[in-house]
Amino acid sequence: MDNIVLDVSDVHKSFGGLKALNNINLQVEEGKIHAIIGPNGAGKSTLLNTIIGRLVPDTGSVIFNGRSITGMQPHEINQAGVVRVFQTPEIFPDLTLLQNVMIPAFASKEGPVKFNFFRSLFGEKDVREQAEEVMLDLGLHDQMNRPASDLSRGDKRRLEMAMSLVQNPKLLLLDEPTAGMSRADTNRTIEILQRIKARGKTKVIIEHDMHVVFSLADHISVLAQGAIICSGPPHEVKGNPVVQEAYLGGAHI
Ligand SMILES: Nc1ncnc2c1ncn2[C@@H]1O[C@H](COP(=O)(O)OP(=O)(O)OP(=O)(O)O)[C@@H](O)[C@H]1O
Repeated sequence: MDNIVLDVSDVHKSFGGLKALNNINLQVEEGKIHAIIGPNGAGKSTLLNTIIGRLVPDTGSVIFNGRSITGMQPHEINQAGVVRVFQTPEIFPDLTLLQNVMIPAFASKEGPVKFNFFRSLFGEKDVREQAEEVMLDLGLHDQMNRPASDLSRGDKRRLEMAMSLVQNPKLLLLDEPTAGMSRADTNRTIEILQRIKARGKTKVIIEHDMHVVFSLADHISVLAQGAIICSGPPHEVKGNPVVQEAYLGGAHI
């Protein structure tokens, strides 16, 4: 297939004697949402950190957009178009929402070397418009002149998503995007993710909430004890007895 954005091949990663990732093979298609699920300690964060360059695999390769990113520095992988949204929002609480979103917009445009923090705050019209457009998309537009510290927890996570999307990533990695959210906030986030999916953004999402996973994913890979035990479209994964057993000790998902 030539529309593979991310290709993880034969990846192994051990911590001392513990095999956290054991021969991982994973392919993510362009424009799709690929969910990675699995019980606590299965290796999901280790896999995500291997993709973004925080960890280097012991063996195997990670190919992004046709080019090996194995062993590259996190900022180089980020510059190549892989952006991760963290579980805990990393925002600037004293700045307004608009300023928060303009900073990564500038940084991705100019690169970290030329990036000028103060210019970004009062900066160019096109960057401002780009930031406003993303905020409109995420339903944050009405609040753009408020300080980020005023926001609810759900809105802070949406702000972080806006800060990621404004960089126009080719691949967005979301680590539990609805963790700690109310059901209403979760549903709003699902609706937003569906909307940005329609714009062709490719996403890898780690999520514990099965309502979120089955509302969004085109493809699901199930990790257990460092290995992928099942990978396929949601209807295949849902009924798989091996998944039922490994994921929830026999409880049904
Ligand atoms: N830096 C590290 N040093 C040693 N062991 C680690 C390290 N990081 C992760 N591990 C171990 O590797 C295994 C996989 O951990 P990982 O955090 O990737 O799982 P996870 O699926 O993300 O779990 P959770 O859902 O609880 O976040 C676990 O047994 C964990 O204790």
